[in-house]
Amino acid sequence: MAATGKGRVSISANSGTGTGRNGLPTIQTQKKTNEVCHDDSSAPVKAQTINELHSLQKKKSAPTTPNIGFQGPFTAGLSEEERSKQQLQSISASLASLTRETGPNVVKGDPTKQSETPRVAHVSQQSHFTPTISVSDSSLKFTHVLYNLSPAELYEQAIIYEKGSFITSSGALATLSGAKTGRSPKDKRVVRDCTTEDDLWWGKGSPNIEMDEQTFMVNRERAVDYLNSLDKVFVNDQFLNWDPENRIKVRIVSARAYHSLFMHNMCIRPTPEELESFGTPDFTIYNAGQFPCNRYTHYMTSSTSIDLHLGRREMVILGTQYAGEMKKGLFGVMHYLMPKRQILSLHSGCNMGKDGDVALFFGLSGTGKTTLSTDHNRYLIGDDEHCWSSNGVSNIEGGCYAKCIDLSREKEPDIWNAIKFGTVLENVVFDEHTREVDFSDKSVTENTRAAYPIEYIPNAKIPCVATHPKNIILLACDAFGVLPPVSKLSLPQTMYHFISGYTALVAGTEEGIKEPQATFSACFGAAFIMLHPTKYAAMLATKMKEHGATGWLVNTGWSGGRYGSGNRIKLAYTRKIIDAIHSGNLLKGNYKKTEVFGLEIPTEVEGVPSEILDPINTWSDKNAYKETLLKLGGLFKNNFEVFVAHKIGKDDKLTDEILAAGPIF
Ligand SMILES: Nc1ncnc2c1ncn2[C@@H]1O[C@H](COP(=O)(O)OP(=O)(O)O)[C@@H](O)[C@H]1O
Ligand SMILES: C=C(OP(=O)(O)O)C(=O)O
Ligand SMILES: [Ca+2]
Ligand SMILES: [Mn+2]
Repeated sequence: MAATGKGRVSISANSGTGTGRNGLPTIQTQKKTNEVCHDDSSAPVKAQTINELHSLQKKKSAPTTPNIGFQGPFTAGLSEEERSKQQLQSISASLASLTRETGPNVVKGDPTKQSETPRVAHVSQQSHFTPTISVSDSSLKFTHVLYNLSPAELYEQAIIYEKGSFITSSGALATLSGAKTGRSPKDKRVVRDCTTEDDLWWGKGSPNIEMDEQTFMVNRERAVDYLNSLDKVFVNDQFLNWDPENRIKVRIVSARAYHSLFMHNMCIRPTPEELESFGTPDFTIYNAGQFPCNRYTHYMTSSTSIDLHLGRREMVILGTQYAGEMKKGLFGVMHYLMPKRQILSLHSGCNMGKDGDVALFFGLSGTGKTTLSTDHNRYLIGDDEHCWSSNGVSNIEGGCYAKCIDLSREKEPDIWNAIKFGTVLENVVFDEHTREVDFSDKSVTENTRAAYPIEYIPNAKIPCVATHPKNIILLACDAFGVLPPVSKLSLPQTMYHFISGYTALVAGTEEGIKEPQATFSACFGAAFIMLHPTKYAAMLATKMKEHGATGWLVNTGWSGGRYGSGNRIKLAYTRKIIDAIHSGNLLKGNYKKTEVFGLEIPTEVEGVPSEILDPINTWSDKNAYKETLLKLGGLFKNNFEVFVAHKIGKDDKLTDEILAAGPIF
């Protein structure tokens, strides 16, 4: 080795310096010149101290456009200082105790970083009553507000303060949602008062379990007191609905960075300018999920309570940290607010072809809304929640929430690639050293999830709006294996299956479970609807007629026998079927009618073996097939009993047509 530069160590076998006693070349440490030894760095940093050096690292972020000329209701002519004060006052008002006189002292920023003098704000209530004890300890403390933090800031908060938060090898934030790894529909309560009494669907089959206003206020106070007792809370101010005319402003107050990042991804993210003029939210969630509800409280049947007060436009969450509760809670609110504006809210995915043809994908959890709306050849509008107004379809959300169990790069590349920095990965298992996620591991739960901003899907269409749909695809995962892979539906059949909302999943993954569990969930989302199902169905019928949309029933479940003997239809085949629906080719094909359900099934679909199109061909035991078909038909009939008396629209004729569109035997 030769000398490579000034003052470097050189090993030389035949230089003039000779050989050592053992025959190895001597190491020459002698400098060639007499210069002082420097390291390789260029200009030194402009800092005298380490603290100064650290202060150079972060530069102040500023809104992208100056405030001048922006006509927001709360910002016109305000200095940054005043605007920030108003924001804090608005948050203090949100967190105000309703049994004491003021909102909490709120201060912006991380409580551990107290370098600046804090800007403090609190609000006084306009109350006539004077409490005997005007000051409690809680009114002396500060609550720090971490307001609309960025994903990077939320990562740091989660990793430092929330046990179970890790960065995975692809850059996602892995978190645990605690004891609850799914929604708790039995713990949902809705305030029944004079407004909701007549509007909402109550009683048998309804997801709305009532509570009174007093009890809501008890739980609200419990949540607010819990949140105010903390050193810091996270506040997200965001939007729902990409239709600008029907956009809703939501505020989410929560105690975990996980919750704040989840909602950052799932709701629509405001631009800095939109945030400046945000003003008062239309709806507020108080997520105190780490804290239980009090079971001595009236109407409480467990330690979990998710409470909705439509009049107050508020939701309180106690006793569950599952983040999907917030997402689907807001969806319920939209199912109330939108129909009031003649807009249909839909539990569906939506995508659009290159030529502008739009498809909706309805279905219960696990039937394929997210998987099939995320299609590399089409623009993604959204995977789960939409509105259909006279302008067309708009996504309610700003993100997607994909199931991760058994996720594979080959079958679902777009979802796989979306699991990167910024994405929340719930309840997954990963290698402790490499942090590589094992998507097949169900140790924590089978309901592992990824929540990512919709832009993480390369062909997402931003803004997430589209024209009126051409195809309405109803997805059912039929674990009985008797529904055809695809059928074309008449309008009454579409209504019948929409109101039924059928799917059948396998009860569990344990050995020995042979019997699939049929689920009927009206409008493919009974847990989220607020009005009677016939209200949504009537709106859907009107819109489909008006825009000439075609209904389809697609079985993404079993073929060749029920669960246990048959197999789930290959995703590749389902994709081919969906392609043929989108292209319009399937509409032109030849059809035949099935027994019992009276479904029109195509005789051919490009890329799909023709023999699987009629399920009877795939069952070796034809008697077992007929028996299972009749069994499922019976379950449909039983379920529909409760809707028989309900009229859809103004005339009963449609009801008779819809009834006739069900199974006949
Ligand atoms: N033929 C199929 N069609 C659709 N999904 C399938 C099929 N076979 C297996 N799957 C799997 O089923 C799951 C569907 O879930 P998902 O798309 O998240 O449903 P949803 O969004 O309706 O809750 C995915 O994990 C997907 O990989
Ligand atoms: C988030 C949910 O939606 P899905 O399972 O339909 O994706 C849910 O039902 O909790
Ligand atoms: Ca869903
Ligand atoms: Mn989904």
